Amino acid sequence: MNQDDMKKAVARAALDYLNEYDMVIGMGTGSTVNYFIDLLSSVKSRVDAVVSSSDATTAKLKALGFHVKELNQTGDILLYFDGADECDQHNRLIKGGGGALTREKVVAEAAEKFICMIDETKRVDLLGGFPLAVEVIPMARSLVARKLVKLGGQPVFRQGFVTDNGGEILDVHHLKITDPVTLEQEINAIPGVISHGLFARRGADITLIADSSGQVKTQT
Ligand SMILES: O=C[C@H](O)[C@H](O)[C@H](O)COP(=O)(O)O
Repeated sequence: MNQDDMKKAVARAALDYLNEYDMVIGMGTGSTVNYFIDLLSSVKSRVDAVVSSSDATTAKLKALGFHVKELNQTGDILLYFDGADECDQHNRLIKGGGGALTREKVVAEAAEKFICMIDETKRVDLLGGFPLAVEVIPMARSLVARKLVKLGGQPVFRQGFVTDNGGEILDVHHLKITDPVTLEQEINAIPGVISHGLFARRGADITLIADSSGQVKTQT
C-alpha cells in the first residue's frame, strides 16, 4: 500500500468518530483531510456545519455542499479532524507543511476532541525531522529568523508563499525538539510570530495511524 492509500485508509477509519447526527465539527487542511471530506459526503446527515481551517478546505467543503460556519458563530465544537506532518508517542505534532497551521491551531483549541489522521511514516520518536513552519508578519521575518537560529534551528524562507492570514512562513530545519512544550512557548514569545506548527501543549487526543497493510491503530 502506498502513502496515498494509507491516507485513504486512515480517513475511512476516522469516519467512525462521527457517531451522532447534526454535529458541528472542525476541519483541518491537506491531502489526508481532503480524502476525509470526500468520504464525509456519504454521511452528510451527521454533519450540521463545519468550521474550516483554510480557504482551500472551505472551497472543497462548499463544492460538496457542506455548510461552512465561522468559529465566531459556533463557539466550542465537539470534534476536530486533521492530518499532521509528524506525531510522537504523546500525540504531540508538527503541522504546517501546507502553511495552514495558524487557523488549524485555533480550531483545534476550540475542539473538545482532536482526532489526528496519519500514516505510519509520520510516527516519530523525536519531533523535528520535518521542518517546523513558523508563520510571521512579513516585516518581522529577518528578526524572527535570527531568534530561531539562536534556538538551534536553520530557518528557510518559503519564497512566494503567503498564508490565508497574509503571513509568511519560515521553515525551520534541524531543530532537536527534546522539550516540545517549552519550545512551543519560546517560539510563541518571539515578537512578530503569528503562530507555528508545533502542537505540543494541545496535541491530538486520538491519533489514528494507518500502516502499509491498511490496518489502522489508535494511539491515545
Ligand atoms: O498545513 C498543513 C497541515 O498542517 C497538514 O495537516 C499537514 O501538512 C499534513 O498534510 P497531508 O495530510 O497533506 O500530509
